[in-house]
Amino acid sequence: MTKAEFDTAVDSPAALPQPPGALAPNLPRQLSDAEFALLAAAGTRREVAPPETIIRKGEFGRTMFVIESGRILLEFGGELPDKLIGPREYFGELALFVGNHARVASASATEPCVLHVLDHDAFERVLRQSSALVAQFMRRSFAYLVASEQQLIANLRRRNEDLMLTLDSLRQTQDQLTLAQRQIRTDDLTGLCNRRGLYRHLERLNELRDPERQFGLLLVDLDDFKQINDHYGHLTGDGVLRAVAQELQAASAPVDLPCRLGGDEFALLVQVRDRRELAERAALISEAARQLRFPHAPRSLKVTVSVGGSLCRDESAWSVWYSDADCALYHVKGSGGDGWHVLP
Ligand SMILES: Nc1nc2c(ncn2[C@@H]2O[C@H](COP(=O)(O)OP(=O)(O)OP(=O)(O)O)[C@@H](O)[C@H]2O)c(=O)[nH]1
Repeated sequence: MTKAEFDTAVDSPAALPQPPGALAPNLPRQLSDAEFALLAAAGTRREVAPPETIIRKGEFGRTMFVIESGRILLEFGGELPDKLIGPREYFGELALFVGNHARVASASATEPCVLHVLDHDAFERVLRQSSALVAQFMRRSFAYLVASEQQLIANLRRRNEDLMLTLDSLRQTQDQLTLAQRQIRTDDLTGLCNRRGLYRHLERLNELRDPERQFGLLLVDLDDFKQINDHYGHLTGDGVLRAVAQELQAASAPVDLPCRLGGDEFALLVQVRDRRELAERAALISEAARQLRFPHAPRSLKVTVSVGGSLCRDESAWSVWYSDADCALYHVKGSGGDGWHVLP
């Protein structure tokens, strides 16, 4: 057979048996009578008893096997399914087609088998002897291998898509979780951190600490807020709480934590250089509240707050910090509110 004849036999689509789905399982792997007779006669007969392993995956070989009788188990490993093949089928053909080739599967006998082993020389002989028949056999084998590859690629692509979908839904779950976590630490009305968020923040204080500064706590409580609610209505009261929250936010540095402890009570945990800086912050908040104006409420609405503060000693617990600042706040309330006091 000339090279041109061989190429035509291998490449011509007309010469190919047209498999229904063009996928590997539909392609005939069994040899025709003529192919079997030719290949079996050219090979060396070998009897194999179970559970003998005939070839091992990964080892290099140059022989192909044609099964006359018995069954052979092909194990591809990974996630590829094993395959049981029987009479008139063959395996190891790639070693003949591409020369010294690492086996892609292990093959072992599951029952007594008779095989015909073809090495490179034997194959060259049959190729010369019956080139058209061998070309037909090779063409079918190549088509089968290509279809197997295509199926493998399709499976991998599908698995990849499944993985991407799983990843996507994991990412969404993660986002939802982060959002839910943020929501349970946030006060709905003002958007500030709530008491739960403050406690979470306290657990991480050491990571957040600026070594040049110390912690200070300011407690901010609206004056006569009940009366504001009673005179101007709850909605206006809500607006007042939101406005005070904004002022606290504006008075905070990025490392500080403004929060609403509940009702009309707020806290601002700050990092300051000294008591003077903490006092300045308290005065700023007090003045900002006094300056608040509400265009949609009667002009008579005036908002004032009482601010009590204290520097926080590292060795003390939160309860001590809170009680010190509360003591200062009590002092302001006792003096009629609308002012600030920071413990010396
Ligand atoms: N509008 C509104 N009012 C609230 C909210 N939470 C609590 N309150 C009201 O806030 C008021 C707080 O009243 P008090 O604790 O007596 O405080 P106060 O009237 O400011 O009195 P002093 O602190 O002594 O000046 C109560 O009337 C609560 O009903 C809220 O989310 N929105």
